Order: sequence, then C-alpha cells, then structure tokens
Amino acid sequence: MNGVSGGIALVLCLSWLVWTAGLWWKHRSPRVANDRLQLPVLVAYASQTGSARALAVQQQQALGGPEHASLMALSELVPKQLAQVKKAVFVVSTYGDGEPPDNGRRFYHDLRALSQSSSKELFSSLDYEVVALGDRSYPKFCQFGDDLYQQLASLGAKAIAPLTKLDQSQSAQSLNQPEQIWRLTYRERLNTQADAGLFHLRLNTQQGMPKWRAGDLVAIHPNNDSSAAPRRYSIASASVDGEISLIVRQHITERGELGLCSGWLTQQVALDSGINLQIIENSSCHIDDRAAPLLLIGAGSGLAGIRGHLAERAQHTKAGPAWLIYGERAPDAGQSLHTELALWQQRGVLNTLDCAFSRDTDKPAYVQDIVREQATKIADFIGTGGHVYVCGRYEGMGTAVDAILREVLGAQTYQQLMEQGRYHRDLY
Ligand SMILES: Cc1cc2nc3c(=O)[nH]c(=O)nc-3n(C[C@H](O)[C@H](O)[C@H](O)COP(=O)(O)O)c2cc1C
Repeated sequence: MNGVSGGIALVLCLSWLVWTAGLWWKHRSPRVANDRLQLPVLVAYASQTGSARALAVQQQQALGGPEHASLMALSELVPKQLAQVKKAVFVVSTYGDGEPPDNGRRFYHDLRALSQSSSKELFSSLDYEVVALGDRSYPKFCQFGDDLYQQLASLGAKAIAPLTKLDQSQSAQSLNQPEQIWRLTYRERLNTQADAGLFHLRLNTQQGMPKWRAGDLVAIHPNNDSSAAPRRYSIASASVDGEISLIVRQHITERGELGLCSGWLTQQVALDSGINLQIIENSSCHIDDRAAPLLLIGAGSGLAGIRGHLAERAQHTKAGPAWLIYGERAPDAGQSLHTELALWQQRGVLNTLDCAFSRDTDKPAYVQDIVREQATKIADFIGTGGHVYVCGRYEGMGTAVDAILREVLGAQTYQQLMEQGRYHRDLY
C-alpha cells in the first residue's frame, strides 16, 4: 500500500469510527448525566398524551424551577439511579389496561426486576410522592400510579404523602392552550354504510390562529357544556393548513343512541356554529426526524392523526419515505380523503399505500394482517432509524398491531424502537 492510499484508508477508518460512535451515542441506553441527579429533587413523569408531562412541568416550577428540581421522563432513567436522589415526585398516567404509558414501560419492567433481585433497603434514603393521572371510567383507575407507589415502597423508599389520584376531567383543563371558539365550516360523511358514520369536519377561528404539531389533539365539551367531560380527537391537519380538520366516528351507545359528543358534532351542531375547542399538546406523537422512514398504521377515524402527519411532511422537500397501512370496513369509505391520499402518492409524499377492508367479500383483512404479510419488508423499512405511528382504536387494532410488530421486528428491535422514541401511538 503506498502512502496516499494508506492515508485514504486511515481517513476512511476514522470517519467510520466517528460515524459508528455517533450512532452509538444517539441510540445508547438511557443514562442520565449524574449532575442532573445532584439537585435536591427529581420530578419524573410517564405520559402518553402529555397531561402528566404538563403537570410534571408545573410541579417542577412549584418546587423552585430547574435550579432546584430536575425534570425527566422515566424513559431517561434507570431505576438504580434513584438511590442517588433524596426526593422524587413521580407524575404518571395509566394506559392500556392499567399499564404504564410507553415512556414508562422499560423503567417499570426494570424496577420490578430490581425488586425481585435487590435488597429491600436499596432506596432507603429516597423520599417520594406519586401523582397518578387516570380516568374513572376505566376499571383499573390510576393502576400504574398505584403499582409504582407499591414497588418503590417494596425497595425501601419512604412515601411522604399518600398516593394522589387525579381523574382526567379534573386535570386536563388548565394544562394546555386556552380554549378558543372555532366555527364549523364544513362537514362531510365519508362512508355510505348504514351503521356508524365517519365524518370529516373542518373548523376555523377568528381569535388568532394557534400553532400545533402533527400528532396533537383537541378537547371538546359536548354541547359546549363545560361541566361535561371533554372528549379528545386527533387533529387531522397541519398548522400550516390554517384550519383544524377532524375525522369523527359516530359513537353508538348500547341503547342504540348516538354518543353525546360525536352525535352533537356530526348531526346536531349547525354549520357556522361556534365550538369551544382546546388544543392539547401530545408530544409523544410528534416526529422531529423528517428524513427518517415513517410507517403509518391506522384504521377508521385513526386516519385523522395520519393525515396530520402526511400534511406536515408534505411541507418538507427532503422528507424520508412514508408507507401507510390503512384499514376501513368497506372500500367506499373516506372517498374524498382517499383521493387526497392518491394525490400525495403522485407527489411522492406517500410512497406506499396498502388498504385492508374488513368487510370486503373477496378478501376481508385487517391492518395487522398486512403487517404480518409484509413482515420482512416492514423490518427492512424501519431498519435502525425509522419511526412508526399508530392511530385508532386501542381495543382490537392497537393491541393487535402492537403484538404483531413485536413479532415481526423481534423483541430487541421492538424494545429499541420504544426506547429511542420512534414508536408513537395515539390510541383511544
Ligand atoms: C387507550 C387508553 C387506555 C387507558 N387506560 C386507562 C386505565 O386503565 N386506567 C386509567 O385510570 N386511565 C386510563 N386511561 C386514561 C388516561 O390515563 C388519562 O387520559 C390520562 O389523563 C392521560 O394522561 P397522559 O396524557 O399523561 O398520558 C386510558 C386512556 C387511553 C387513551
């Protein structure tokens, strides 16, 4: 090897080392710089749609701000680090069937393992409080907060206050942007079947256009009655569109009646009426890396969050490839939005579109069937840097897609996807 080619080889080797070190640094396991744990108090949160995070930010302020209290998601911590902390306030919501939100899952799994293998005095110098957010309409109200409270006690930590349980309707109000009046400018039924209708709504405001990110939600009180619990809907438009779009599925109650809020929005409220609406930040569903491959999976009204992400990506010329797997009952559903998807395909905003129709007479299928069929392609597409966004019903679609993704990707890649904040779920 002569001097010139030796030099080139050395430069290539060094570049490769720097590049792999960069990748390792970006995707390393969570390790918090010790200096962040030197502060007297730690406020740690686990939050799926931002309410617990917003409350944790308020707690940090109440405790003297960032100079006195550090703020971290549970996904940034490993349980053993709690042994270094004097006082910790945990603000956590409950998700799934009484489970931790996605950014608390790994921490809680490790904490449980620790409580089986470690001394019962491991956290004997830790004082703690738990504020649990939940919704009383779920059978396991604030279950994760409860479980976390017990596990910490079993490792010797000292609870300095009883567990605080907050119902969603008590806590969601003051945490986000203020409520504003929006006018309903457009309403279209997207499906022609006799059962639950799927509607596209568009709203505009004259009170100054707020900003939001794809993945954010709105909260609406049925009939504008502020004493009624607000219902949340995923925003189906990007901030640059200058309007809020929603895709609302009519909820039919057991008695065959229309749901209070979906019925009001899709049938009763007249066009041009004012609707009080609050934008809810949902940071776990924001996707910052626009160049990364993006796999979008959703069914029915889940098209809302998906449309929001595609509309946001459409603004970026260097956006990475996007693949949508979408499910509906029958092929006629969502005609006008399907036309828009086709346009996005022509423009290269959406690169692959696979549809599953559960009531198709020839080939009935659900989105999870497509994920299984395309397993190898999906694993390649996601690779080590791709993002996955899932929007729609938790029961049925959300749980089935989660199980199949875990199988298709393998436990390790699935875990990385979760820990590196590349798995975003807006499930309801
Ligand atoms: C799919 C889903 C499942 C939920 N499961 C529970 C539950 O089992 N128990 C509970 O108390 N709350 C449950 N909730 C309610 C949330 O905990 C509640 O809305 C909370 O305010 C969300 O806080 P976050 O925005 O920080 O995630 C669930 C919410 C959703 C969307």
